Amino acid sequence: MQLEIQNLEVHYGRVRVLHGASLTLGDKPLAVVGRNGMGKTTFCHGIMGLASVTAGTITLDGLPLHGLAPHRVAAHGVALVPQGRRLFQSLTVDEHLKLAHRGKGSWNRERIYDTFPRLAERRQNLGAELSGGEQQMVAIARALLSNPRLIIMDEPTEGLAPVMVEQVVKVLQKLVQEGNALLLVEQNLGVALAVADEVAVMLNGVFERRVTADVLRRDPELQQRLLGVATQG
Ligand SMILES: Nc1ncnc2c1ncn2[C@@H]1O[C@H](COP(=O)(O)OP(=O)(O)OP(=O)(O)O)[C@@H](O)[C@H]1O
Repeated sequence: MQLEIQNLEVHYGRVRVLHGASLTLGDKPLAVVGRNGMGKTTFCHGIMGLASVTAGTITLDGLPLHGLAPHRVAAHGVALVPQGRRLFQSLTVDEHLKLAHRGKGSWNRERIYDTFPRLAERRQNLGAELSGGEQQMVAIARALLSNPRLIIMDEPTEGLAPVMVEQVVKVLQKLVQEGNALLLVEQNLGVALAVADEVAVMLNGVFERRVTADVLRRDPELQQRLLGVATQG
């Protein structure tokens, strides 16, 4: 899998939010970090066809994705786990998974329940009855069931209790070990460093810097400078 994004621009009305964002991604997991409002969600939406791209190119293994409708981008093998999870309140876990299953590949409900034992226990519970962490597991499972070539996750640990953050991190690490291509948007630098090999820093609608997780992990001063936060310990 090779995703290449060049000089991406996205406007909301007359306001330009992405100012020529460029990024390449192969099979190694990459995290996108940056302070609030820098354009991370807009970047995800631009790739998925959910925000209209006014300039620049996006290709997946050489095939252009820019200008395609979201369902066409999904059909090319890109899955988004959206910020805020977006489950149906009145559908059960099992119903969510049934709806999401498509495409050829090894992800089916059985494999999901093996990977997420908690979801197997909660399979008859409604979306509204799940904890934030369980909802996030369903949102991730739903993306996997489309058997994607690339998964984009927008702040999967946002608003979760620390114990649930740890569980989500374990799931993401497992997905990476199994060879799934992952673009992870994260405000939580500890999570980004625990999952990704490299980190791209978004500042005011462009990628300002790309560093290896190792370099960033060992340099609290750089963390502070790029993000205004430092990981603890
Ligand atoms: N639908 C929209 N219409 C107009 N402006 C928007 C829209 N969505 C986002 N914006 C603006 O675009 C900018 C970038 O927002 P975006 O959500 O992409 O940032 P972000 O880095 O993901 O931030 P956060 O971490 O807070 O979600 C912000 O100034 C935001 O207010």
